[in-house]
Amino acid sequence: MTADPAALVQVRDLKRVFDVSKPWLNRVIERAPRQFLKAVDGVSFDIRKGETFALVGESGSGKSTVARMVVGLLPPSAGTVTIDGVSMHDAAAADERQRLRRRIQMIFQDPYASLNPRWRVGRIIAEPIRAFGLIEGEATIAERVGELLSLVGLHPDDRSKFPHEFSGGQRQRIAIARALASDAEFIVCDEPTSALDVSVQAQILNLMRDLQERLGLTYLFISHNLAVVRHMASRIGVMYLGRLVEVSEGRQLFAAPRHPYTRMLLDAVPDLAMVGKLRQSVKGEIPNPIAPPPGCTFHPRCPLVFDRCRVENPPVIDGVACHAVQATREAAA
Ligand SMILES: Nc1ncnc2c1ncn2[C@@H]1O[C@H](COP(=O)(O)OP(=O)(O)OP(=O)(O)O)[C@@H](O)[C@H]1O
Repeated sequence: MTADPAALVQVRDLKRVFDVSKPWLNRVIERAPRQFLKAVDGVSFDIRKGETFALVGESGSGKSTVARMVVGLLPPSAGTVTIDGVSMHDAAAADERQRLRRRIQMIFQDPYASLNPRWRVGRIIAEPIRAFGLIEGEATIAERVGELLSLVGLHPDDRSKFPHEFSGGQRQRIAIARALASDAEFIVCDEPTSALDVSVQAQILNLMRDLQERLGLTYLFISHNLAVVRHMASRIGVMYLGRLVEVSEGRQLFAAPRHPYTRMLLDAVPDLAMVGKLRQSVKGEIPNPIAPPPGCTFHPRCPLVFDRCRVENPPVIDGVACHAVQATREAAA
């Protein structure tokens, strides 16, 4: 894959294998072999500065595992993540990575789990400002906390409350304010609105878009929900069993999906304005990720399957990993 000169984030051939073997004694008694699960299997993409790149796919497709490797929370089994030229996993880049840390933040599905319940909101938001030494003096820090609360649509006086005194949507606003407190530029959002009511989801998504415009933020946005992704993303990567099967501009993906899996996902949600959960609506089951099908892992569910698909994993060509799409392209050329 060629490098995009405007890319802030470069992910190349990223892989992550989990050892999911039974405990040693059980294995010996049952003569069971060790088992490995390829959660992420050779994923490459770029994220340009100021854009929202979304990863979409059914549950278990590897989206969160990619997100955790991108921010450096999980080491990859192979491959690289580079942010603004700095490797996220190379030991030699530890000092540079430390300097980069402030600029990268993550927002999770359940803000309650990531906000310290015993701290008042003012302290939660001030903590990154203090940790990174961004502002000196308590009065100036307090002023900045008030500004951040206003920026996310809360009242500066909310600083004296505890997280449990807020609704789910308000707690996500607090998590966003905390992410912005360190002057973050790149925010990885893992299902940030999936736990919220539909009307509240829209408010939070609009807030995130508004903040992106005002502050020039770059987002990696993880969601299983196509309606949410359509609202947010400039470019979309579709994941299936640990692999990227299609990467397209957002508008193009919805107007003219190319990979048969993407088409299946879109067909499964006829009215995208209605929030649809992919898991219930897509035909067929995802195969067992410990023993995935050979060749293209989508082939048992694919309407366009032919012999080659059963033996050969299709490479990503022009944003699509599909032998049938490639054969049609070659026939037309
Ligand atoms: N720590 C782990 N140990 C073993 N297997 C794991 C671990 N973390 C993830 N997995 C497996 O890796 C695969 C990908 O999981 P991941 O959470 O990245 O998918 P996802 O697309 O984000 O799905 P979801 O929306 O359900 O979180 C799944 O089969 C999952 O069971």
